[in-house]
Amino acid sequence: MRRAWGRLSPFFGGARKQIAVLIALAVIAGLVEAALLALIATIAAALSEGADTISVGLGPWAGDASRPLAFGIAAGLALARAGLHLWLAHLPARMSAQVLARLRSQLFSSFTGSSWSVKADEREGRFQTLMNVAVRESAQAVINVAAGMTAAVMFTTMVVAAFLQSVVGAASLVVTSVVLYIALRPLSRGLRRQAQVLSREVVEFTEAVQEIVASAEEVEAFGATDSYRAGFHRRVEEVRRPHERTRFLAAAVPGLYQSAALLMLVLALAAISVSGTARLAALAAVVLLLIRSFTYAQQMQAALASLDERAPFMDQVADALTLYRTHPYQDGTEDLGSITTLGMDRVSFAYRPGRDVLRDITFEVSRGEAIGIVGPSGAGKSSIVQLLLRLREPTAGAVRVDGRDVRRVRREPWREQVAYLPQHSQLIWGTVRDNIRFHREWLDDGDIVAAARLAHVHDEIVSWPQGYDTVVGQRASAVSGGQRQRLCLARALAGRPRVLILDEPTSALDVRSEELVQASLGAAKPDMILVLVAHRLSTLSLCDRIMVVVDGRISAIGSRADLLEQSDFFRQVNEITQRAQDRD
Ligand SMILES: Nc1ncnc2c1ncn2[C@@H]1O[C@H](COP(=O)(O)OP(=O)(O)OP(=O)(O)O)[C@@H](O)[C@H]1O
Repeated sequence: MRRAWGRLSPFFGGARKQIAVLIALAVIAGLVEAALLALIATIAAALSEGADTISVGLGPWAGDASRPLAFGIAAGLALARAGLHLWLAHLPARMSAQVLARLRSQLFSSFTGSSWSVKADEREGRFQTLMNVAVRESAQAVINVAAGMTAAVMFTTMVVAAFLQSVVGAASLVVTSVVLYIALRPLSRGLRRQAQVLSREVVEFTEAVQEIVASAEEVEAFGATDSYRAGFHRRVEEVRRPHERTRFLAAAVPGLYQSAALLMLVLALAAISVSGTARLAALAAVVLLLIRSFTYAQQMQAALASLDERAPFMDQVADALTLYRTHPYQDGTEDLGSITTLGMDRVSFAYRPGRDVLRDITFEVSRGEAIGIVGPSGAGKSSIVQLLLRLREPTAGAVRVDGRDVRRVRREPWREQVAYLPQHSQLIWGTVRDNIRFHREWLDDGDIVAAARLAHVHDEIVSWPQGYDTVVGQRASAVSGGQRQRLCLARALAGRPRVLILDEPTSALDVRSEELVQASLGAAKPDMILVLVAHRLSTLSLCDRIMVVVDGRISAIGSRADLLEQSDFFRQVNEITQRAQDRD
């Protein structure tokens, strides 16, 4: 419990006052319930003896009352108990909802504020699982904590009340509880172990399902092979077994508690009967109090068991928050004017310490200029793009904007001026307009249409029945691959960027679409810096200079004619392209 509380306490934040109110309410509810139980027992005994006056109160604090008054007090106590229990149910629900909302906000802002290297290393689907499963379980754990605390307070109140009624009976109760706790500990530990296995498996299973959705098209094309199916069924089994054990233990432990507690109650009554000290009314009150206290002990145990089940999810949330917060993206402090030059100054870069994938890269591009980056697979082209986009930071040297180290510049104005079109651009679920605007509320409809015209996709959009209100999705069937790429190009152009970085923008396009995209880029070029990663020479027709990257270094840089003289790699690619064109 203490360990779980240690993990939970950072999430509670402003809930300390609510916890204090909860404990105070539980004490009052416990006293009301104990007084009510003692009164019920006393009324029952008085009725059986035919007495007209009834002793009202708890232990030594008792006075005589007439039958109607005693019934009235009992009814009042019952109503008060009902009200208090409603309040006791409402407080944890409110705390849990607050924790749910707070954790989601904290996770979202720390994730979005963390560096790209942390985000890029996350397995697909992990963040979704954290947000949906782990956060919900953690919020549920708050209810378990509250239920455990309430039950503990009520249990203590019942025990004290039982002591006031009969010392022998209450003493038997305390001994019983300790014995029970020790006897059932191995089962509780087993439950905790299984819960940990289950939570790990659940996260992995959810991530695997996420992957299936993400790669649905490939799976459809390749067919779900036997080993693919077997892998999935194995995962289903891996979740089934711990699920069964956890559910069994979670149900068995409280049930065992109950049976053992009833047995102990019989023994406690035997002890009272042997000591021969109790009056009928006191004996009846002790029995009622003992039964209720065992119920609360069982509730405490159930709350602990549920908390054990959920503790691993809380650990995951806490670990993720720590990871994201300890790796924030670095921001600069300086403002940025309209970008006129961008480049790298002796940049080296490594994903893993000591394993440089870029070495000593130096170049500069000016506004109105387009530079192409070519090189064999794995040479470092995408890594250069990631550094230019400030997704990662150089291990040596600097990315320079207008001569300044880009790290000194604030990210907000930087992002407004630098746009990116990845090789596999994604549409979001929403209208064509939403897709081009892409959460930039300052762009008006005129900007969106202008960008669509520039990307040569406007005419197609207006030919659709819903035009700019056509709904498209991530795997949008409404648009072709070429249209999707041009919609994403419109998205990139809509903010009128000063720098446009494109990772092989035409590789997935047919000749006509390629020509349209080339025309769009040609029209936009005079006002911006264009950086184009290219696998095909046709993409480079726009480029003033081409940079050949081989094994993490710039092996040559210059015009097409220069490179045909200087670069073996470029010559080879050129020859292959020529041969292919001759064949066609
Ligand atoms: N996230 C990463 N973690 C570790 N190493 C990486 C990571 N991404 C890329 N690399 C390595 O860095 C090197 C350069 O990769 P990069 O993706 O920049 O090459 P590329 O020229 O863009 O290749 P391609 O043309 O195949 O896309 C490769 O050796 C690659 O294995």
